[in-house]
Amino acid sequence: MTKTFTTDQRDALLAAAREAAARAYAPYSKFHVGAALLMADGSVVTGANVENASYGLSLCAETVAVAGILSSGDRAGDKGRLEAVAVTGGAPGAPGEGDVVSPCGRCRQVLNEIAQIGGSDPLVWCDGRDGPVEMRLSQLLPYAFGPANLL
Ligand SMILES: O=c1ccn([C@H]2C[C@H](O)[C@@H](CO)O2)c(=O)[nH]1
Repeated sequence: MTKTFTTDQRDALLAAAREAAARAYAPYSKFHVGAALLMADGSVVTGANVENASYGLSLCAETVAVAGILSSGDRAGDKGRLEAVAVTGGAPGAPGEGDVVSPCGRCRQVLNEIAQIGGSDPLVWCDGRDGPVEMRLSQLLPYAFGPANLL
């Protein structure tokens, strides 16, 4: 079943992502990312990027959000499926400010984990100055390797 959403629902999820981005800990890149995940039960879980002085240990916003859901004990099967994702980000004043931000490769794989265990192919809205770009996770990560291969 493919769920559809109203523009208001999409914009509310993007607003939640923007609120999360304001809480980013990104003193090194100054690139503040927020992610908001909408579950089938209507709950929204957000995450922001959390950088580290080692740089390479930095955590992306989408990964923080997925870890929040799964580590809270709400496995996707209990809480409901992952229905939609909103991602926003940028560095204020940087040349690329307002460019579309889509999940990095690692985050696509992390999102695929929670999507597959709940049996969904979530919509992903990527914020940008000309309005959000909408894709399915399966378009961002075709032929995904995931729990379906192992469980
Ligand atoms: O999908 C992405 C891509 C990047 N970042 C973060 C990592 C780093 O803190 C900053 C610059 O790469 O943006 C995310 O949170 N999500």
